[in-house]
Amino acid sequence: MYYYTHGDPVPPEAAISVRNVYKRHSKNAPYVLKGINLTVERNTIYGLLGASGCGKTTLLSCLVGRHLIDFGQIRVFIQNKKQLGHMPQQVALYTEFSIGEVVRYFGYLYEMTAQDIDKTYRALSKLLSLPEDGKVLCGELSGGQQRRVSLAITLLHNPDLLILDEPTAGTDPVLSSTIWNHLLGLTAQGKTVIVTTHYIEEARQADVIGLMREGVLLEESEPQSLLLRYSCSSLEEAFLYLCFRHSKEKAESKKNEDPPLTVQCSPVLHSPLVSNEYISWSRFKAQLLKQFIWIKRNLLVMSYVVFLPLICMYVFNCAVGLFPSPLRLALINEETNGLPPVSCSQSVDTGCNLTGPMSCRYMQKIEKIGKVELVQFNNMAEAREAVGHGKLWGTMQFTPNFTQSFLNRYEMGRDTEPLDIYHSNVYLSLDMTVVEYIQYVLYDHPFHGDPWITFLLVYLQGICGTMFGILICFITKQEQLAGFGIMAASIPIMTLSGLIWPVQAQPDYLRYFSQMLPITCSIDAVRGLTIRGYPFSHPMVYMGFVSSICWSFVLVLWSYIQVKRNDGAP
Ligand SMILES: Nc1ncnc2c1ncn2[C@@H]1O[C@H](COP(=O)(O)OP(=O)(O)OP(=O)(O)O)[C@@H](O)[C@H]1O
Repeated sequence: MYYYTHGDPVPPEAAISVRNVYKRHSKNAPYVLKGINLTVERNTIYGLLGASGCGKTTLLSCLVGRHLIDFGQIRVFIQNKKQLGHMPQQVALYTEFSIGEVVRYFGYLYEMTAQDIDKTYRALSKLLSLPEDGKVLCGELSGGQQRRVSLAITLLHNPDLLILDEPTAGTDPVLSSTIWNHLLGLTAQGKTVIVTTHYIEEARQADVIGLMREGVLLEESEPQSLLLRYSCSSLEEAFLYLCFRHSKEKAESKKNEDPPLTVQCSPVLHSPLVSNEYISWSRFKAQLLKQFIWIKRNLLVMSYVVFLPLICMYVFNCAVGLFPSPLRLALINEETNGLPPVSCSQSVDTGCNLTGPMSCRYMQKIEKIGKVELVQFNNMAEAREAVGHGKLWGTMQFTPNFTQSFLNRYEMGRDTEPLDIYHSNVYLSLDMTVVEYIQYVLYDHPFHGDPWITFLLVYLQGICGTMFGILICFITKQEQLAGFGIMAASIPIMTLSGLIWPVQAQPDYLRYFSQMLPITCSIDAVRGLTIRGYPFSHPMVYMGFVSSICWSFVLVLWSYIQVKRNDGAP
């Protein structure tokens, strides 16, 4: 067996070749990987060792395509993520899922059948000392058990390349030895394994080890050769020697750790797994299963998500915008031409005939609408008392000379006498305390437009809102901050977009601003569709669609840029 010195061409039998790789996590941060050169041959175990923070996880993330490198070249013999088994350092299990469910989910992602998943898991559960029935919730497992479940999932689909970040962390020596034996067995079957570990001595079983320190690969060699070369009895001793040597060299050279110009000018080659995507029915099925289990385990959150908007809509419609029905008013009709108050039980004339009091005609019209019930009172004092006791909503009063004064007013126009103006008015007063406290049960908002177009528009707005949420998550990165960010952005958007108060009532400078918000045009469009019955071809309606689509597109693009800036692969 021979080893490749830095800069050698990549031999065809290499499973992985890393050349002059530099990587930093943000623009002004120091390089975490500083000119890494590493070669992994096929059907071998490569043990990557190094102190905490030396860059092992970062290097593995670049190999699997989770991070992009700044300079250098990475070649990996597989092209498809289906051939990869990656066990990350941080376990990524859904804590509310049982072991069986989470194994099923990942198995489906890798396009396995339910039968194969169960069969393979049974074998792996024996190997890794996990419960065979898989009914325990992942959240109830210890850290070490969770890591073993994570390892089982990584091995589940029998991948060609295994990249394992500390698979033996938190396991006892017996289990750790079983895992190593299993990995050796896998290489005999043609698999390639890269494994990191903090337990340096267990790496003796690897075919080749790479020793890393401060982003630099100090040495890459067979364990036995390493011990012989430096006359050490243990790998720890050899590692210690190499660390001292590295510190000394560093102090002497005071080397600039930025990549040399030749490296900066060479083309960058990311891992081929970076942009490897595949969509399949099986993956779709896995996502459905995941959502279904999540809903099953989070019924409270789901009822909040589904029912809260319904309750809000119901309460809003009950409380705002309805005609109060039935509206009981106290009626004081003093129009009698000097006689006591009249009742209007006799039939009332119509048209231009004015033989009876006009107030009766007015009252009949109101009663015909059916929403107002008039209760006769002889005088205002009695009526006010009834209103005060909450029996009625308010009072309606006709003055004694209502008809005559109204006719005078009609005739005289602008020259009407003040007294006639006074007598020709209908005096209405409502008990506002009652209005404030009573909610109405029925509501019937008009809906004249096409319900399907309206549904589509609302759906598009839903997508737009989801994109907005995703963007905020990418910007803030922390769950709590994302929640605050979404709330902080939603309140001004909702208040300025005309959802609560019309845009037309805003000052000019705010009106222009509100037109640029993601939901303003769509709200207008929904109103146009529902209240006015506009077709899709009406500018008010199609502009709502244009706005929703453009905003969704902008938000997706923005999220993409943000992800790239966050140093992730797309
Ligand atoms: N996402 C990140 N953003 C910024 N810095 C990071 C990020 N991930 C890692 N680092 C930094 O990069 C350096 C290397 O981290 P890395 O996780 O690769 O080390 P490691 O060798 O795997 O350590 P350990 O063995 O403790 O897991 C550390 O200094 C760490 O702080």
